[in-house]
Amino acid sequence: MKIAVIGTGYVGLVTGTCFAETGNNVICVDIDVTKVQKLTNGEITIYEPGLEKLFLRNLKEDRLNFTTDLTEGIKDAEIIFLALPTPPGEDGSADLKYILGVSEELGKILTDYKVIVDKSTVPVGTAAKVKAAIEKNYKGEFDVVSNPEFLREGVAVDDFMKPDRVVIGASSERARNVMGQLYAPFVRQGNPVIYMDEKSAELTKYAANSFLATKISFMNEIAQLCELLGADVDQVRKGVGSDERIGRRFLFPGIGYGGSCFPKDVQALVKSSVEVNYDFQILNAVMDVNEKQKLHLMPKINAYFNNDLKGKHFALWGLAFKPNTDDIREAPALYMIDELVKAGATVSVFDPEAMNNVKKLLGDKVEYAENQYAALNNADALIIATEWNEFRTPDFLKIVTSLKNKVIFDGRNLFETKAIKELGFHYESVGRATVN
Ligand SMILES: NC(=O)c1ccc[n+]([C@@H]2O[C@H](COP(=O)([O-])OP(=O)(O)OC[C@H]3O[C@@H](n4cnc5c(N)ncnc54)[C@H](O)[C@@H]3O)[C@@H](O)[C@H]2O)c1
Ligand SMILES: O=c1ccn([C@@H]2O[C@H](COP(=O)(O)OP(=O)(O)O[C@H]3O[C@H](CO)[C@@H](O)[C@H](O)[C@H]3O)[C@@H](O)[C@H]2O)c(=O)[nH]1
Repeated sequence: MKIAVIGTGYVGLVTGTCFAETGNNVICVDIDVTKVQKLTNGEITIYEPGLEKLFLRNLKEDRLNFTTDLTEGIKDAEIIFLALPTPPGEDGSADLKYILGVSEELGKILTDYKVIVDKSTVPVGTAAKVKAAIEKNYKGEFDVVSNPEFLREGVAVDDFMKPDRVVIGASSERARNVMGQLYAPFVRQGNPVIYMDEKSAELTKYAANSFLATKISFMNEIAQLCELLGADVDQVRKGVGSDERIGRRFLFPGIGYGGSCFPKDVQALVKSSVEVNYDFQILNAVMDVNEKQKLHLMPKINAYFNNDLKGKHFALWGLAFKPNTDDIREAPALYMIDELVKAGATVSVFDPEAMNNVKKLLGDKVEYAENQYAALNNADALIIATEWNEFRTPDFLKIVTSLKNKVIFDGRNLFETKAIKELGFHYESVGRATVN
């Protein structure tokens, strides 16, 4: 099939590449000229394991193309995906200016039937707004479908190619058939396509992200209780997660959820609720807990250094909001850096993939280490903010010889407390006893 994908950010690039990989002809459109140039020249613009190989193969086979010209991009397409940003507006609701702006543009250039698909995460009622925006200028036939995306950064290709489910919100039979045909290769892999109406599909996306965020905040509160009551959250997590009704996944406590989705989507669902006079109490608590959790290590660090961080120097491992991505949007590490610097400390940071993005954002606010061990030189303590695999089994001898004090504050519970105790560290983590 011929497909246009408007917006070539994270979701657009993965969507375009994966549909090309299943034999479709894809044109991706973006207003960012530099991005389009790079992609056209075979230079991938995001770090996502496994994506580059598929991207290069489909580019070479001419199934994947890029343009800045919307008219050219959609000309032959049967399906147009909108993979545009929906950032939080000033009041926390999803800002639809990109989606509705492009929809209006589409209305001016459509000439025949097409299926327009909302891939972006959008509030309930957006499909109808997109339809209205197109109809301002176009009186012909078209359908608008809600097809939310559930991929996770870091495992995006697998999530897209082998989705747990594909949600298609479409009341038109014609559009359902087109979408069904497009997703047929994914169904063959045994995953269901779930058809529903547009509003329900839009809400499914927010409900899924909000539920996962709730699981995380819930476990972070259990971790707080563990610290106060002397229990061990790792053991509690295993005990709780082995109940199939609860499940093992998304029960890891830490220094809060971040990224470009959970924070903004939970906030947007709360805002949508307020608009219909509903007080979504649980989600307000989920957000409050997460705000506090991002700085969970700070009181521990302050207490260890007698509330005087002035002149102290810290090594910080992990800047991306989670491993296997260079994405630093809403990364808990950034909030910690802010607090440390405000308190008069200096910070030497290292991340396997996110260094460039942090340099662009923070400039000389922090020092940038060549590798994880270089960050440790003369540091008063090591802080861990992201659970990259290379941090899980470090050379502890190097840590001991480089750090001024044998002190680790671990926001992701990477190490067994027993092993760390034998090495003689002062070690504080989340929801587990302090090792002295
Ligand atoms: N990142 C994720 O993991 C993820 C997963 C599922 C859903 N989502 C949702 O998908 C949507 C897109 O997210 P993203 O992370 O890919 O965003 P992004 O910011 O990475 O990319 C958006 C792209 O759209 C382009 N753009 C902006 N205005 C444009 C216009 N008028 N015409 C053409 N291109 C334009 C930008 O240049 C950018 O390349 C959001 O609603 C997000 O919530 C994101
Ligand atoms: O047990 C856990 C699991 C995750 N996290 C944190 O939660 C955040 C989000 O993680 P994850 O969900 O893996 O990453 P995203 O790439 O943001 O993916 C989420 O957001 C996407 C955008 O909407 C959805 O498509 C995905 O289904 C949804 O998982 C990160 O900060 C993680 O550190 C925890 O603290 N504990």
